[in-house]
Amino acid sequence: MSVYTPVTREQLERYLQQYSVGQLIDFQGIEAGVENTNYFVTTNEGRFVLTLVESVSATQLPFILDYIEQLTGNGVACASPIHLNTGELYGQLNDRPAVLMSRLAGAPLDNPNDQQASVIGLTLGQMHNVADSLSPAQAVHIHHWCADLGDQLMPHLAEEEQQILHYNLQDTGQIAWDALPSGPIHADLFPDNALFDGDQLCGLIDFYHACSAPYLYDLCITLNAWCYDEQSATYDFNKALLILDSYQSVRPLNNDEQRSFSRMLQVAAMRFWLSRLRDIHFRKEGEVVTRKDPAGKLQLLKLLGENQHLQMAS
Ligand SMILES: Nc1ncnc2c1ncn2[C@@H]1O[C@H](COP(=O)(O)OP(=O)(O)O)[C@@H](O)[C@H]1O
Ligand SMILES: N[C@@H](CCOP(=O)(O)O)C(=O)O
Repeated sequence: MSVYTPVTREQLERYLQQYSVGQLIDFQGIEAGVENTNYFVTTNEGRFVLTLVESVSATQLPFILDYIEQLTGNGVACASPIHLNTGELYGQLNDRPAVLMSRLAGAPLDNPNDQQASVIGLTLGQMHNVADSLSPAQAVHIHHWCADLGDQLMPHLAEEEQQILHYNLQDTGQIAWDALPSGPIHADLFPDNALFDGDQLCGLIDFYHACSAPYLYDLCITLNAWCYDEQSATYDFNKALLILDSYQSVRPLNNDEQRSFSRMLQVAAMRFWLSRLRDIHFRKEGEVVTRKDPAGKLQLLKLLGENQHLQMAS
């Protein structure tokens, strides 16, 4: 569970007065999540999730929340923000930007099956098609982000890890980033951010990593997250093909994307290895904090390094 900023009943009751969501009945801290403070909130009019945003600044929220509204407006199932009575999409509680979302049915996935994987491939392709119709936003330079964080972490790493990081950062620079189609992306579409009821997708959550970046990067994050099992250290390539097929049924990859595919899988693995290392070496303290183990992503980087020949059709 992560609760960095506790909220009392009285504070929440006062905060909810800014919305038309009825009277507070119950609320409780959520036993999942890494980066933000989340509470389930029940009122006499509905069920919601309150997020005190810790991971990004308020200046990024208009982009993120507008992106979610564009997706839901175009038929992509997502938890959507509730408007304050002023019309705004977020408020402020205990010195944090605060977002009240609809609470989705279903549950996050631990071990997605093939059908659920196909659904997510299709949904991601649809999301990228919607994103392509939106006005362009300032792009995030993933390779610079990784290089900056990598520099800070280098002194904390063992020699073999330093070499792996160095090698992967070099490889990242070989990608023709500017040639890749880009737009708003989720950037953290792990199975625990997709709520399913059986094989039915109820909706996506946790858009707080959303940014403007190559669609291929989003696809590779999703492939690694859905197909690489960190416990058994195995990559389910059949499942990856299912995701790729369903994705490409609505958005085929172009030649530049196909050429960058195997390198981008490595970037996607490195990005989460680095952020998990950051969470360990540069700790953010809280009342209750969940941290994910970087070892799984390091294993994945090694596996991808050994299989650099991985191509689209493999
Ligand atoms: N809109 C929602 N509807 C239902 N459950 C949600 C919703 N938002 C978050 N949750 C629950 O809260 C958990 C943590 O949310 P998440 O956004 O992943 O947190 P964090 O941003 O800290 O990673 C999720 O695993 C899910 O169980
Ligand atoms: N998905 C990331 C961690 C980000 O946490 P989330 O709870 O916001 O998804 C990882 O696995 O490292």
